[in-house]
Amino acid sequence: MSELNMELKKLRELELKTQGLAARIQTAEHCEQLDVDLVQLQIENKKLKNRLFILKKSIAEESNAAGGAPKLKESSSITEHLESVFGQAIASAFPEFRDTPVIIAPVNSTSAKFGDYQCNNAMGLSKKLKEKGISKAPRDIATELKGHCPPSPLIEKLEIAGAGFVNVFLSKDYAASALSNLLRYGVEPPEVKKRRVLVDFSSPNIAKQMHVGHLRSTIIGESLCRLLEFLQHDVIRTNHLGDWGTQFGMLIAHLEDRFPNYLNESPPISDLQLFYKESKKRFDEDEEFKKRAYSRVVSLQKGVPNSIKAWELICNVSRKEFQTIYERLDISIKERGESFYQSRMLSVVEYLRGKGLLEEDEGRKIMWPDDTKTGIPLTIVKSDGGFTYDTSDMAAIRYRLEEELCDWIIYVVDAGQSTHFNTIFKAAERSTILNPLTHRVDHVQFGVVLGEDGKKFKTRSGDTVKLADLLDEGLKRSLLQLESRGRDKVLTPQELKDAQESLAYGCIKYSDLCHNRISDYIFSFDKMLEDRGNTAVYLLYTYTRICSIARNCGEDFSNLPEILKKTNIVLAHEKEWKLAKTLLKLHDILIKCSKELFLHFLCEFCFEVCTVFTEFYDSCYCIEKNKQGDIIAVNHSRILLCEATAAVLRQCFYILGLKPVSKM
Ligand SMILES: NC(=[NH2+])NCCC[C@H](N)C(=O)O
Repeated sequence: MSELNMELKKLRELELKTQGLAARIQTAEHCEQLDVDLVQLQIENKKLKNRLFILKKSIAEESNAAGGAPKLKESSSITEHLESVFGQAIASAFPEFRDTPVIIAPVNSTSAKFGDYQCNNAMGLSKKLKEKGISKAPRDIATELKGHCPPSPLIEKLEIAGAGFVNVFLSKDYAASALSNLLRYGVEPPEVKKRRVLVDFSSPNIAKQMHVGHLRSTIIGESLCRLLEFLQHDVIRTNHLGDWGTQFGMLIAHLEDRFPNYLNESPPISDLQLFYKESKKRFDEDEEFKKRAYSRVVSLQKGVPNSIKAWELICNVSRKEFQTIYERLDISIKERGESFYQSRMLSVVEYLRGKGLLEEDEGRKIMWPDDTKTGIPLTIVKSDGGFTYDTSDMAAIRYRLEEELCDWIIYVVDAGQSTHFNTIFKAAERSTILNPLTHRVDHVQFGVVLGEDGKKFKTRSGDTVKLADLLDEGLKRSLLQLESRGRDKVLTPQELKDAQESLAYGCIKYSDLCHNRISDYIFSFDKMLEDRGNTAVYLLYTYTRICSIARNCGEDFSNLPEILKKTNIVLAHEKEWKLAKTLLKLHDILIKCSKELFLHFLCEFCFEVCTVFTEFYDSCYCIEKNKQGDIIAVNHSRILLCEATAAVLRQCFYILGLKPVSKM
């Protein structure tokens, strides 16, 4: 118990520190020159908040362990909580089936009489009993399960229905207190087992166009990182840049000819793709040049300083282009390109050779993914002794699992590469680099981007679309959208610019994330800028509207903990109750997204929150006005519900990369 006291003391100190920081941030927000300090403070504050959260949890766990009924964790999701309740019920009513997976499903019926969630295990248990010669009707089993459920603060009542369902009615007291906590402490993540996860995303290639496929990888990858970080995983964001390979021989040779002074003066290459084309042409037509290009590949791999310098100069041209895209879209990622693995490619080849896994094949060294030797083998060493994309991915997976000590790797790469990744995963397992019992690897694949004509996404003249141009087009279109609603007349120039960027980048990201990523998707500015339906525009508008309710109610709602001392959240009206239950699904959704690595579930959830909120707002007054338009009554509990909705949406928007603005 003394340990608990110490923790409590630490907790109080942290809480004070956090409050102090929050106050400093508030005052700092008014002075621009404090920008750097402010960012530093915000980072500190975030760290402290996380620490606080972890401490609070361990204290809660300790007090549970110290005695009393097994408390179900505040921050676990409703589904997981019910799984543990019914898991305990199954274990005590039918001990021989204690390992049966618990089946909990949300009830989608609009009729309140079916409750909110359902346990569907009785039918399966009845079958299992029958196999053992015991005949028991599912309804009777359901009744027994009901009798064995431990008491839970989440459950108002349980009812048996139909063939043998146990319907769960959530408790309003629980919901009201969960929402108060949400307002008091902010949206907290659900409990999950922490992992060290590397997300390999974006990964464009030097001297080649960063295309819409890379854009998809960038958008999906960034959001997955944000989701996993919110769930408190240790996330490593990695840009597996295509910065190595034989094409650099001809690029270096061409650089030497075009800019002989390159060692002293940075070459003004404005169009690297053109430069690439020129060098390729010479490579194909000029034997002398070709020879020199090959020799430059060798000197680059050996690390000859001049070649390294030339290679760096070329990489920097692309790097700058990529960086402007990342900045515009708010992407943070750390570069660890293919070149990083040069020495590790040498050693992985030795490693595979040592295990007897390499085979000769017409001068190449190949490796089969498994002992059946079917499918497509990896080419580990080419006949000229060079390495391939396969070699670098084998070296990279080994580095990530053995040196970076990740236990989860996610590759966000187009569906066209699924054979490649399946083969890499199998080969890594065969060579005991990967242990499927402790490591998880996922290829998060996605379909291609199509134009509005349903064909491959191209410009009108048939060229590939440059990403910078695409983002510019988005800015133009969203400005038109705002102007068409007369917003340019109401907003200040800065507000208009913020709204324009939020809309443009928000809709490009959201229209990508809101579809099942595996299918191809049609890129259409007209569709994504619609203000109805499941679009970023609709969500951002609704959010702005929700925020303005508290702002315009004539009272100060900025200090929520203070207000919560005087106001209880009331969930009496059917629509209040529906909104509360919708908001409390957040943890379930986040867990589902992270298990299956699909973000469209989160988009659908945001859309549901917005539509359910609108239903609530249409039938429950938050502010009452008289005929003259003066406020005569403010319903505090309902304003708190508005604020809780805004908080939930804000968290989801952050994960989805949407930047809400206060006016739009
Ligand atoms: N580890 C990896 N192979 N990551 C993905 C790399 C994607 C590759 N640079 C491409 O553009 O297709």
